[in-house]
Amino acid sequence: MSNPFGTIPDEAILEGTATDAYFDRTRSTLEYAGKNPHVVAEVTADQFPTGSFDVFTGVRDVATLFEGRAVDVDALPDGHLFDGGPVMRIEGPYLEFAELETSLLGFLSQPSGFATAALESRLAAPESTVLSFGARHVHPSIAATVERAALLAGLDGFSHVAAGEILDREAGGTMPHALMFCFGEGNQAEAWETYDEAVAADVPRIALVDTFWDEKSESLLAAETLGDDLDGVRIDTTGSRRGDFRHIIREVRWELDARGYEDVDIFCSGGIGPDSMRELRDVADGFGVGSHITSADSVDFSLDIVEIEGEPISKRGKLSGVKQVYRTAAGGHHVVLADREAPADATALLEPLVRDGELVREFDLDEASERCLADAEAVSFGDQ
Ligand SMILES: O=P(O)(O)OC[C@H]1C[C@H](OP(=O)(O)OP(=O)(O)O)[C@H](O)[C@@H]1O
Repeated sequence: MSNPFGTIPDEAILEGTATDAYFDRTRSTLEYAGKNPHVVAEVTADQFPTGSFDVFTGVRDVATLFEGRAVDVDALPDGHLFDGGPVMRIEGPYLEFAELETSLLGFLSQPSGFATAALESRLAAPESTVLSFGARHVHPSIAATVERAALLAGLDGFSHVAAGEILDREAGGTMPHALMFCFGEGNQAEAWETYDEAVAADVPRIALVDTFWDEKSESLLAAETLGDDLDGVRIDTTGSRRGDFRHIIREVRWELDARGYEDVDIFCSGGIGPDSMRELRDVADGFGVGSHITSADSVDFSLDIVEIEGEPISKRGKLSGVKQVYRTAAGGHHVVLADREAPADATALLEPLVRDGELVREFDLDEASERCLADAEAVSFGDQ
């Protein structure tokens, strides 16, 4: 079988068959009527600023989608934050892109949700190591999307190997409980020693220490077993056994330090999110975050025609006319008709992405991540 998992092939996305059926019917109707008006359409989540920012990403995939299409596209920079108004603008004959709406919005909505949740995690523990561990919670075909969104938001690493090959980054992680089970209760030391002997030297030695006995006992045994080779311990205590998780982490830290293992880091995972990270960041050294990122709501973008043959138009509840959005020096987000005066001391955010089907923007994940974190600070994202 050429498509054993039944995922939508890239070709279907690019040619526009990865679409909702009503767009096919729209094409049939407009072609029958000989209509193909020149339009300007905008991608928007909220018409007006709401006071709550999200991270914009997925724009690189949309640029690929539009290459070769006789349209012009402007968009916010990858990783920029937004709060109301358009994040993207498409101009050209409507039938040049009608069917692409479904994939266009999908490329933006879910990854922007992932990146926003990852940014919440990043800013909850800005000095800690934070790794994306959630690939297991999503369909394998979008694992790289999750991991890219995590890196965009400034996370320090991710776990998915194939995603790393796509992103040209090394995947990382620790060890699963399955490994401990295979050696069995009472043989934890043998499991950690074998891992230390078997795994490449550049892989951090972080022992999982919550499988059979309590976290303190296994942490001290791991430190005594691996000595200076031990980089850290991972505590992934199941919720039913967690109790006062902060106290457990402090107890483990105390007992490790009391025996001279100050250099052994403590990592926490399992249901970790911004609230628990804020509570633990002064006692733990790092976190693995999974479902907080992968269960993020998609950003509810829609594509709306706002001008047709040069005349403003909108449906009830939406705002007509071609707009520009601005970031002010004070961190404000302003939505203004594009032909009106810009706010004082403000930067226009909708920038050229595609011109007559040609990509006119370069993409660099590290630059996008710096942009994301800088804009998060500019708008005081963490304080919302
Ligand atoms: O999605 P989250 O709740 O944030 O957790 C993500 C972590 C927790 C989970 O532990 P287990 O389910 O115990 O899996 P394993 O035994 O493989 O460590 C696994 O280690 C993931 O990396």
